[in-house]
Amino acid sequence: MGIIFDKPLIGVTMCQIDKGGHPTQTVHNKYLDAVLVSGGVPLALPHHLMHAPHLLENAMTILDGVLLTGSPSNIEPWQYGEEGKELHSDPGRDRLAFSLITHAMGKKMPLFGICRGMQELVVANGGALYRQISQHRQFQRHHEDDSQPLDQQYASAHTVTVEPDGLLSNLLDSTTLTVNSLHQQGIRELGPQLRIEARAPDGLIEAVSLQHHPFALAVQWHPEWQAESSATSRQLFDGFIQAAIRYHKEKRT
Ligand SMILES: N[C@@H](CCC(=O)NCCCC(=O)O)C(=O)O
Repeated sequence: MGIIFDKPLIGVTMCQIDKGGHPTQTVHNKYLDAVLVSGGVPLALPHHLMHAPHLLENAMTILDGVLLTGSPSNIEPWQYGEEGKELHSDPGRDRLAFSLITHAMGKKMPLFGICRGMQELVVANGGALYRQISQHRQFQRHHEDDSQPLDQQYASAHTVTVEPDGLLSNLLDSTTLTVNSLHQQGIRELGPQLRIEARAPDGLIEAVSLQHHPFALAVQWHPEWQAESSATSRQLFDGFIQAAIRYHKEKRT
């Protein structure tokens, strides 16, 4: 198992939403498309994998990589030591993501986090978040205008500067990128095992990686948006899928 038709199998996190009263788990096609375009096979992971310990463990044995998707929901603040209620929570997603991260770290399985996915990697490693960036005057605006059409919401919003000698700088040709920006929250504290990979002009951390891991990268922007037509986004997904292929080969030897 693992490689289906010579392609690595990538677990993709789902989100829980309410659809006309029905609890429903979803994943945007753009995440599945980006995995496929770079040569992986996506497998959507429901929160039900947390219903019994062996379910997730069994899934991890067949996977070659994990993609932590973005989501409008926020990580519950108690997870990083803060008090107060979270109106846009998805506790099942929190539990699934944190458990996937723990397993992927233990197995050194490739991991790629996007937006909420980056925040999950940070919180899982003992870091903490700004719960509302706009309340901190040192930061520029980092969220979209949701009254606008999607192509404007996901349009380029600001630059990021890539740190030298990191995982991200190895994957990309350029040290300055223009990225989209659709998040209300951001990294306040990093967590001991993480490395800063890129920052916005206002200093906000925009990408991180896990030290002593072959490929655990996470970005605050959305490279999955029209990944096929963006050379930079393709480089990120190609790097992730190539790492998953290497992981699969090492798993078999
Ligand atoms: N809720 C968090 C994370 C933001 C995020 O992941 N947005 C994704 C939007 C939907 C998508 O494109 O997948 C925050 O606001 O910081």
